[in-house]
Amino acid sequence: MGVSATTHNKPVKPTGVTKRRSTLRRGSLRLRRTRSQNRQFHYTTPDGVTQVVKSNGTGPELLNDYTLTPSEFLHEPYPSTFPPGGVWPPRKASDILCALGTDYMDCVGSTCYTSRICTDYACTHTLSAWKAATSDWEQHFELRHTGSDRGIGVFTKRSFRRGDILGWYAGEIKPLDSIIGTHGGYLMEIELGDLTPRADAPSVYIDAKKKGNWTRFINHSCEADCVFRIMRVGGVRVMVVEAVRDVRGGEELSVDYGREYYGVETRLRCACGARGCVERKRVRGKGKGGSEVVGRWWGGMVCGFGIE
Ligand SMILES: C[S@@+](CC[C@H](N)C(=O)[O-])C[C@H]1O[C@@H](n2cnc3c(N)ncnc32)[C@H](O)[C@@H]1O
Repeated sequence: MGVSATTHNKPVKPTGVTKRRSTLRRGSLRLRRTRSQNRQFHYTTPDGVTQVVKSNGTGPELLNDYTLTPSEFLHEPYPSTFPPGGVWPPRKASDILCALGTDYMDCVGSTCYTSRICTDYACTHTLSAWKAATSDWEQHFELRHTGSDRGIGVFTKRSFRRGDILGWYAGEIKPLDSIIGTHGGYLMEIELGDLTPRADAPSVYIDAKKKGNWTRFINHSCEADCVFRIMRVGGVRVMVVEAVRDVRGGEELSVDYGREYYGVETRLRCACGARGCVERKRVRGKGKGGSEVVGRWWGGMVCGFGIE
């Protein structure tokens, strides 16, 4: 998807004379334009017009990957759920989102739309294969403006069955204390180390505000058709989107952001319009600020360290 840089990354070799140098310059310009186009999201307006999702310089940039800045973790403590000797500070996302533990949770396998699940403890599935398998998302989903306060949402181009894994939540991996103030609902909290549920498990955010894939556009519904849950791809933990009921082609995908986000006592107003929408239960005058964290998902159980 956006990261098709391999094709475009070929160095353009200058071969000497002036005329050739001008070819190089044109080549470089073309290179930049193609890259930025690949990194943009497009959506359809209610009038059927295709538009680029506007960026004010801080995103959203289309990136079907995890990214991580090692220096942000320099002063973070070594996670208590990691065995001694792990890579710290993490150099890449798989160092910190490595799948650990005594019981091994299911691997999504190399492709998601079929929900092919791998239960082989020593499987060789890699995050790179997973990224490639999920890069054709536009064949299956489209971004469309809902024409309501919900803004842009994700709509299916085909049907899916309950239990299908539709994609994964990509973005920047960040320490919890690095996020200050409002964040617009683009944060996912994911635990580190052994995934056996533990109330005090250290965790990090997957932040899709500036960089992420199509799943960052999934809106909230009080009667959601999907959930986020933690699985693994080989030895790396991923937050997947799973259909919790059959979904017809053309339907909007949604998840439940949780009562801390759209609840009877939060400041934010839900516009999902579902019959069971929280707005129907709201007690007037009780609004308070809500949490900005979309959710906290306890995953299964895993083993293996630092594998990609
Ligand atoms: C993760 S983003 C989803 C993508 C977003 N609709 C967009 O256009 O970029 C979450 C934000 O979408 C909007 N949103 C999502 N679900 C909503 C709902 N049920 N009611 C009102 N606003 C919603 C809110 O502005 C929320 O902060």
